[in-house]
Amino acid sequence: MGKKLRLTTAQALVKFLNQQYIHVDGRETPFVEGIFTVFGHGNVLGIGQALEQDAGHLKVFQGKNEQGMAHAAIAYAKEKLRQKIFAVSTSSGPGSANLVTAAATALANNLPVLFLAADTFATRQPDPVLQQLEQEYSIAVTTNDALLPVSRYWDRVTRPEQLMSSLLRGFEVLTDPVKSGPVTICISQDVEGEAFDFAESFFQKRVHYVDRLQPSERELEAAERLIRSSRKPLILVGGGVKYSEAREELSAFSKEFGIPLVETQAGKSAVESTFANNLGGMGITGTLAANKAAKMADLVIGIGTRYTDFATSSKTAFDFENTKFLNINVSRMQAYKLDGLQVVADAKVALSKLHDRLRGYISEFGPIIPELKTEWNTERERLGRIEFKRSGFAPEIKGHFTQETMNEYADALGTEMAQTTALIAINDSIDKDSIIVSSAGSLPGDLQRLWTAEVANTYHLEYGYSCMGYEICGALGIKLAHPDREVYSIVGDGSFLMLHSELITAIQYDHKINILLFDNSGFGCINNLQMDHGSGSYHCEFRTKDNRIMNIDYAKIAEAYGAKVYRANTAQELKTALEDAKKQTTSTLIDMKVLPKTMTDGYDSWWHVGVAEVSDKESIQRAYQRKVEMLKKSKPY
Ligand SMILES: Cc1ncc(C[n+]2csc(CCOP(=O)(O)OP(=O)(O)O)c2C)c(N)n1
Ligand SMILES: O=C1C[C@@H](O)[C@H](O)[C@@H](O)C1=O
Ligand SMILES: [Mg+2]
Repeated sequence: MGKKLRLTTAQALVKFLNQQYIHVDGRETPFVEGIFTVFGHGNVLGIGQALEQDAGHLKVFQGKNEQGMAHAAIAYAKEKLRQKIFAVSTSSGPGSANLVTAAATALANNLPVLFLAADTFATRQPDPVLQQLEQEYSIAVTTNDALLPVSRYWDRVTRPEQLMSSLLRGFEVLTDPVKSGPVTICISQDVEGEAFDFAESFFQKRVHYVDRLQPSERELEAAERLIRSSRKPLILVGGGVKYSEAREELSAFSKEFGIPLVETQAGKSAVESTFANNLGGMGITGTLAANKAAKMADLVIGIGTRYTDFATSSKTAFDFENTKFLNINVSRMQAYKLDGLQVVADAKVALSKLHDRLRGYISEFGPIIPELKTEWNTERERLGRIEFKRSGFAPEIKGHFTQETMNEYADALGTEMAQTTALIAINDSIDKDSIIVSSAGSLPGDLQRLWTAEVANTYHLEYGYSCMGYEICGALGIKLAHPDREVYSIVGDGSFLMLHSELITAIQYDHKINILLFDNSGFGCINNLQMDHGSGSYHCEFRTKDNRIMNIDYAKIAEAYGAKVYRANTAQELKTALEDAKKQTTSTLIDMKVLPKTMTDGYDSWWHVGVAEVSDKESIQRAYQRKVEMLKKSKPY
């Protein structure tokens, strides 16, 4: 049966990772770029030994927190359009438990990442080994079972030879645009070091071909008919457009047929914001332009989108009585959404084939598109010039805080800067090809509305899971994918506190990231949510026991790690800091104190959240009634 190579399981694993290639549009490239590790007793002597002996082309990085390094890996794969990945190696027990949040983040976003989670002993000899859980109902259960529901593919390797079938199954999933997501392979810690005579053929170069999924003639005919019968079609641009690299086809299609584009968080910057037909983000965190266009549309062409509640304003964004849906998606499951006509195909191919068939068609949106765009640009300009006043100030989020409380914040944080003003100043100052990243809090909403991405693929939002802590760790992954570009992490104080571990990794390995920290001393957006729904301000502001607003010197924290830091509490200070930060070779952090309630509010949108049906507060009862009324107007499924 051919030549054998005597290797440990971990050595075989590393050798295999070095031989995986992906083939897309005639380009063939190595698929696994490297591996992040936090070593513990579960992996240091197995995978650690194998990497030390011969890592091959794999770049090895020491992470600081398993979730953090996994976020970096996920962000890397997203930037590489799922055509290159990092693996992540953890120890058993708490090390792998720390992966659960990151695995869910990858799963929600359909992003490939290989998790190599060490497991308890296959022999069970040192039972229980340190960090092993003991369940009375089963000795077979380990912490790694918690990764099963958050993995696209999950396996447990308890004998060396199982590695072969496990990896082949795993790489099929990692390289499939439809199934793409986290692949978790748990390897018993004793098995990592056990030797086996592996067939040499297993380590031959293996190419994973990703062919573009073609639409059928039937699908194209039906789609053509539907578009031709529509007067005002609208294209909802999802993340699938980016992965399909369909920017040119989409712009040409939109331009020729006069069809406006609106974007999801994942789809934003697939086509640059300055494109004449691009009306920007749609839905709960969308622009007025996009949300108005959505109401006018009689056909929504969803391309590479999952139609989440944010993109659809909890199924109230469209005129569901009269609007039809046409869904172009590689995933049949996604193409079924909202009872749409399904074109189960790659976006780039489907758009170019439909383009040929639709010649002569023109939508009736015509001058409405520039009108909506101009109206929104005027609003955006206003939001960029918000000035705080000590009396009579009406912030964007109205009716929550009194002027007295706003003044208290201004004094406690030593600032008068509004969040929208700061964000637009940043947008105006940084290089156009820089990449920004964010994921949770009030900033994603502001960004989806206000950020002008003049260069395609420069907007990186993790909003499938909206996981606090992704912002900074993700920035490292983006920098690894684009070492020649500036990367800016746009992050709230709450998210910074949740997780910023890989800032240290970025500093350690000289991969410069820039952190733009918006400190409003609290979980601002959740405070808005509770107060919008009739509750008081309850445990969302960062106040001490004696009710003082906390003012934390975040710059000092980052400085201690070795970052170059700035404090900026006016738009001018911010611009000066940004200019200086560009000149630095090390990572930077700009600590901005911003006033609460100065983020953007909703624009013709509604979010369905759980509200107490009975309560002792009239304001909550009113909020519940509002919800009941809104639900009457929403599509029920
Ligand atoms: C890991 C995680 N835990 C909890 C949440 C729920 N959550 C969403 S936003 C938020 C507060 C964010 O605060 P901050 O980062 O300061 O942003 P702000 O809203 O103040 O701009 C919380 C707790 C989440 N998205 N992710
Ligand atoms: O609950 C949430 C509210 C959203 O506004 C926020 O961006 C998100 O992070 C979240 O979890
Ligand atoms: Mg905050």
